[in-house]
Amino acid sequence: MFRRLALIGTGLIGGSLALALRERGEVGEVVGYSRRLDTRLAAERLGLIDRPADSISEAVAGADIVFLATPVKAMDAVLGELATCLPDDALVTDGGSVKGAVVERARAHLSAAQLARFVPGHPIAGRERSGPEAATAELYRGHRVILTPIAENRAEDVARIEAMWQAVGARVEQLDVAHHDHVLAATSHLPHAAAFAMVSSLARLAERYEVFRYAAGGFCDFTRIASSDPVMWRDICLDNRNEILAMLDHYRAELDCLRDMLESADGEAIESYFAEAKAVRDALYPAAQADLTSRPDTRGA
Ligand SMILES: NC(=O)c1ccc[n+]([C@@H]2O[C@H](COP(=O)([O-])OP(=O)(O)OC[C@H]3O[C@@H](n4cnc5c(N)ncnc54)[C@H](O)[C@@H]3O)[C@@H](O)[C@H]2O)c1
Ligand SMILES: O=C(O)C(=O)C[C@]1(C(=O)O)C=C[C@@H](O)C=C1
Repeated sequence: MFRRLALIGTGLIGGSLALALRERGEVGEVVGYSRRLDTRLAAERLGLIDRPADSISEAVAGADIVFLATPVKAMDAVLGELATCLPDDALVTDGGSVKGAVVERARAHLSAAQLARFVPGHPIAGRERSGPEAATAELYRGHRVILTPIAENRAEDVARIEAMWQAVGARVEQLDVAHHDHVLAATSHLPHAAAFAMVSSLARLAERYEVFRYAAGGFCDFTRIASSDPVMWRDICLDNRNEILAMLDHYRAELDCLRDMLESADGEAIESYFAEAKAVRDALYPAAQADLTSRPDTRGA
């Protein structure tokens, strides 16, 4: 499918795409650049890339596809540099968790011709571990990838990026950029914020050592994602700040509502509140697919 993939960011998301494309013979060569030398060398040692590059311009030389997989704020400098060295025939896409801010950065740095070849995307797949060691060839199998094409894109370029993701087992859908950021604030960004806050709230208790000694399934399920990378999540929160603020307010109102029911010891109201939430979740994840930590995303399949 591609002659040479240039990976900018050789961690979980970039490394997993490279591994999957290599395993399926969809790419001739993968060249990887990441900010730190040890990360580039680890990516080579782990077989995610064929060779490391010492700069973005070295990585993209001769590439026909460029995948940006750094934290979203780092894409500003990356796109700035890319504008000076992108080969004329190369397509560019990314895996950033926020799309509006990334598209703004692309518009600020890329020429009109380069912008036309930038097809923004976001794989809805991941894990709480990061870095090249966390990459797996199966990360995207059965998961959704959202493309958020911009008006400048050509349909055939969008189709090529779609085919790339389909080749690694993903189901591709398209959303408008702003709508993506609105929806993902609810389904991904709010749960991460809530998990970080949940762990912090217990960690600040005087009796935290005892509390954590007895933390088991429920706490572990709820907070797995609080082990995610702080830099990545700082960037997501700042880049999608307004949407996340609105979702946090909405969530806080629900917590207040539950608190009121509890304060007034209204058992009937509490039970029906829980029953309503259970019905929604059971419909989303039928019991047979309950192990969310190990199964691919089959919602709506
Ligand atoms: N982790 C997830 O679950 C997940 C899921 C979907 C999308 N994403 C998005 O994918 C992107 C990458 O996330 P990840 O989980 O692979 O992170 P990661 O930490 O595993 O990898 C990030 C890579 O970017 C490199 N990097 C950081 N700053 C850089 C810079 N200025 N220049 C060049 N390289 C730089 C790092 O060295 C590392 O190789 C982020 O934008 C994130 O929002 C993450
Ligand atoms: O499963 C996880 O660990 C994830 O956090 C993956 C997850 C998500 O929220 O679903 C995290 C960030 C993304 O941009 C996409 C996927």
